[in-house]
Amino acid sequence: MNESNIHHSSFIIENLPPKIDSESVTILKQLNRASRALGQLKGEVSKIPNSQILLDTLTLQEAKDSNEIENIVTTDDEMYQASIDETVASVTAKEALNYSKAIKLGLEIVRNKGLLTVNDIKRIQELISPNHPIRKIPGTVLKNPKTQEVVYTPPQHYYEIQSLLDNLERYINVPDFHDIDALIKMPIIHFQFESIHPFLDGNGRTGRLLNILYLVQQGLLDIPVLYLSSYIIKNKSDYYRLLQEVRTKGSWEEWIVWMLKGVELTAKETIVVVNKIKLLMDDYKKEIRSNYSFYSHDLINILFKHPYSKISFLEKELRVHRHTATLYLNELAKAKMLTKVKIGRSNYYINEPLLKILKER
Ligand SMILES: Nc1ncnc2c1ncn2[C@@H]1O[C@H](COP(=O)(O)OP(=O)(O)OP(=O)(O)O)[C@@H](O)[C@H]1O
Repeated sequence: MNESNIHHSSFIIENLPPKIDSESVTILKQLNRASRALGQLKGEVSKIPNSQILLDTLTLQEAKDSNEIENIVTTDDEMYQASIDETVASVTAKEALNYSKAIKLGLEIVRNKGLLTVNDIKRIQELISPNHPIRKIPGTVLKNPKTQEVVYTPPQHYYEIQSLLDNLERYINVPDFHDIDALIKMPIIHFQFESIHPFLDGNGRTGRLLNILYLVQQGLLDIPVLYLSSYIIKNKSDYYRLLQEVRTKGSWEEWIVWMLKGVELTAKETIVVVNKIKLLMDDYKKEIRSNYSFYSHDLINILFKHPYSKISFLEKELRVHRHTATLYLNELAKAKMLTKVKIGRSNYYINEPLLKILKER
């Protein structure tokens, strides 16, 4: 072990709040931009009737990107197909689905309780990486993914991990504990969570999920539809470098500004996606309403909730007979609004333009 390893390993992680100037001019400038973009995203999402339908499509994208950071790679087609039919899911698509289920569980918790406790985080992580509970046995180290050099040794003892998590829980849930803007707290929470690295596995993914859930908990978003992980994956080496440099160089400001920049950029990108989906929905609505007597809001929702639809969705949600559901979908396929494909024994009806928007971003 060389000298720098000894230095990094001996780093002792402190309780929050950090003793730093978290409201420097540079931070506040970037905060302003991030807040504005996020506020606009929240507004755009709220304009979509039944914006809840965006939850599946958009959270699956976040799931895909967050997993990709850990080299769990899946394709959009595979993932959306698996989202409506788990039996056809590959291992990696299943991981994306698990992550998406974790987002939904987190959303339910935050909406119902308004809190994110350590127990909640455990439940969320259990969905992301089952059977990898809080570390009880010492030995975990973080390595540079390229060189495999040990860069950081997180706290090793269970009681230490618990105590740091308790402190983090307070930091997340008690506003007065550190009276600064929640958007500045988000990167602080993420750094702290990753530095505690409490679980045997899934720390990266759970930590990134906490970011967006925290934004919902703080009322900055109504649904967790920010592709923050896409920014992280595009700038993965900065992400790893900055997490480390907070520790080795005290570069809090750079880390916070970098994450706020991520919020700004991904909020803007997500606005574009949301608006494209909205326009497409309007087109489909007009087209179907003027040409087919079976038009309904519920039908539009089904076609936009998942890019892949199945006959059984219509049967269930529109309460129509299988024959009728098949007729509707075949009519829309004939008009080229949906593409009918047979995979295995099932027929799927793909909303290709929607899939294209989701793939393109
Ligand atoms: N130097 C560092 N300091 C703190 N956290 C770091 C550092 N380097 C990486 N991380 C965090 O650790 C995550 C990877 O951790 P690890 O390789 O142990 O994966 P994991 O615990 O199995 O979880 P997951 O598979 O979800 O990443 C990264 O995504 C990042 O969030």
